[in-house]
Amino acid sequence: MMEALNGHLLLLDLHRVPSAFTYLRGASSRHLLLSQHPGARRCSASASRRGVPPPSSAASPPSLLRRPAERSSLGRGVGFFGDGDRALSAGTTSTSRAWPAAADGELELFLELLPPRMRAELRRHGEVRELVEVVMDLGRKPIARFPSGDWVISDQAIGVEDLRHAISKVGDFSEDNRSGINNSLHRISAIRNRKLQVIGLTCRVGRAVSGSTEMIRDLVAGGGSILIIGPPGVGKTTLIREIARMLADEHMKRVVIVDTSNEIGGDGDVPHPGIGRARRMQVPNVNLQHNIMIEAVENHMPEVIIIDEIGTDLEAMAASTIAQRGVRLVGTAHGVTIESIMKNPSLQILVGGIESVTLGDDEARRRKVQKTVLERKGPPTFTCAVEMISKTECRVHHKLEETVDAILAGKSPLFEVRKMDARPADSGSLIQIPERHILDNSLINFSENKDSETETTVGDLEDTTMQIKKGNAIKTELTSSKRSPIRVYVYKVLEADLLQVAKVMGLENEIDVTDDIGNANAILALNSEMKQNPWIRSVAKFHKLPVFVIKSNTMAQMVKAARMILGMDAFGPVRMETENSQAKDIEIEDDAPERRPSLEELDALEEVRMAIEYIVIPGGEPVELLPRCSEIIARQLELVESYQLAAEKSGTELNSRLQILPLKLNKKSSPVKQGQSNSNTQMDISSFLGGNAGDTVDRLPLLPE
Ligand SMILES: Nc1ncnc2c1ncn2[C@@H]1O[C@H](COP(=O)(O)OP(=O)(O)OP(=O)(O)O)[C@@H](O)[C@H]1O
Repeated sequence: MMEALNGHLLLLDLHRVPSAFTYLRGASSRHLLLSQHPGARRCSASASRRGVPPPSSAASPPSLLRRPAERSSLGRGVGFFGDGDRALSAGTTSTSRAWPAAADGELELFLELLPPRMRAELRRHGEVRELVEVVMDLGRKPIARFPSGDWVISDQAIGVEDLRHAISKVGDFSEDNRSGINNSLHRISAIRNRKLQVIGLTCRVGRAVSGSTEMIRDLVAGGGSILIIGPPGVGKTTLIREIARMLADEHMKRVVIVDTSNEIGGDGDVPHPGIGRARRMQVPNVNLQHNIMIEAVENHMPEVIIIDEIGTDLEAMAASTIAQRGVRLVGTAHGVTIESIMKNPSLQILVGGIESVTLGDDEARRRKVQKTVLERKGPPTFTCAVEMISKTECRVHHKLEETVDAILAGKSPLFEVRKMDARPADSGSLIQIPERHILDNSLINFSENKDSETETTVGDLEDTTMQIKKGNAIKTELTSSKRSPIRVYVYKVLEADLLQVAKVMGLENEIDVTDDIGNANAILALNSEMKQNPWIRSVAKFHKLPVFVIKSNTMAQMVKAARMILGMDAFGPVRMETENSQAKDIEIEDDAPERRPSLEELDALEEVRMAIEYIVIPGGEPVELLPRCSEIIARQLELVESYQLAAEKSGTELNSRLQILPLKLNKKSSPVKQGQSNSNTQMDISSFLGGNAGDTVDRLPLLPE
């Protein structure tokens, strides 16, 4: 083994055949088997719990009478893949396999969960091999779900004993109330009462389906990152499992699966053969999925990371970090279309994030759009996306970024509809239909926060209203007031820009713009123009108006000016000043030194906020953050301390990170921001970034210079 190892990366997984990857620059990776360890088979037998036969057991239970045809109508084989295939040349195509005995073995494991009377009924059902789920709710009739519909298994209601029997056959339930059966892909999910006792079970039959990737074989081979979107039960996990196997076995990639509920690789420490040579990392606590994703990249040198059910902000952010590190990603997310991902504030980052942008008058005219539009913030985490409509039909978006841009611009994105023809005569044939997405007219609303909601018509978007919570809202402590708005005469400052700023700040009822200087309460002017045209000062003097002078047309200056005009900052309310009849120039100072946070810094701070507000405070658990450079860690630490929490730095110099501890900080002078003295208060990153809006300029709509 030592000789064979020279120049290779050694992979040693419990009860799996040891293997090695070359990692020579420029050479395509090659997988070598180092020994034919007989343990794989042995361990399946020894690892099986409660006397259940291992999946490789050749004995198929006599009770499953009907066998499907050698090849399913969809050109798929269902069930178990042996580890025995040791010819490791790249590019071997997966062949649909005959219905393997192990598939029956695994179905039998599933049926063992059920009380004998239900088992017997189910075995008599003609479609038992297509069984999807069994639902057992206390005091109700048990139901079997088949692709053809639901079926009442027995008229006898489920009793406590029935649930106990089922629970005794499965492993421990994890925090997400899911469990599995050793050596199988089945997923058992519990419903509990208020005393946390299990009163219902949803038992899903998991199966490895070879050929389920036929519809997207080219994407898998293509090398891009793939996002699979679909509603629950459409077959995302089954598909992603087969993608993992294909990439590992046929494309010879180093694949690591981050298996949050052990659904992809099955329950037990030895992964199910359905994932082929892909490696699997288990996740001890669902809240830690994002950490394991990063750990996978750092410790196991993967070429591809597979993640099922990206659902939280932290997971989406970890996925984006992984993509930035050049590792290919294949992930799934619940949803129906890409729009549903765009509408989900937690998952938006997967498609690049969305921000509102204010265009200059000329640009708005040129584009024939209104001034405030929504745009993609950055590159999407994934190259392409697959919307699963059913197990045999999907929509492929080859260029996710183009799709997102088209949707945001109210245009029809281009995608391809692919269908597996289920007719036996054409078994497995794929139909590709390029199509354009037809969108209906509707509105997009984007809201800053509850108090200051703005609504912008973007144009032809799908038949729905889209709520986009912008990442970096400016919060103001101004309470809404019934008084009439302050009228501002703008001089060489774009009127629409001031109104946009007021809108974003939730002050649209407080500030208005007027063309009539005689009717104005204040003047807002650009410094350079004031110097060239001193007459404006004379007019101001004549009308006894204060002149607010900004140095540049930036968002930061505009926000400051708006706050000063309204008396929210140093200068008193304009109305009072005008009553004092004193004309004066009020210079709007720059924030010195102006520091524009990078996107990475904003992400890093957002990560801190979410970790604290979602895990550390409610759960009392420590959270290890993603590795960052020392400057950003210092900013993260400040933010942690402003919540009056303690944190610890760990890792090497190249790889240092912060761990937030659920411990109160003992520092007397912790920099708690105004209005955030209570750790339960939601932190606004924009206010943390100096408490002034100037620092938020990167995230807020940029005004034309
Ligand atoms: N191509 C297929 N052929 C036959 N059965 C399939 C296929 N794909 C999935 N199934 C079956 O459909 C059921 C649901 O599949 P799966 O768990 O993969 O869905 P999912 O989209 O991941 O669901 P969820 O989002 O709830 O986790 C399972 O019983 C699975 O075995």
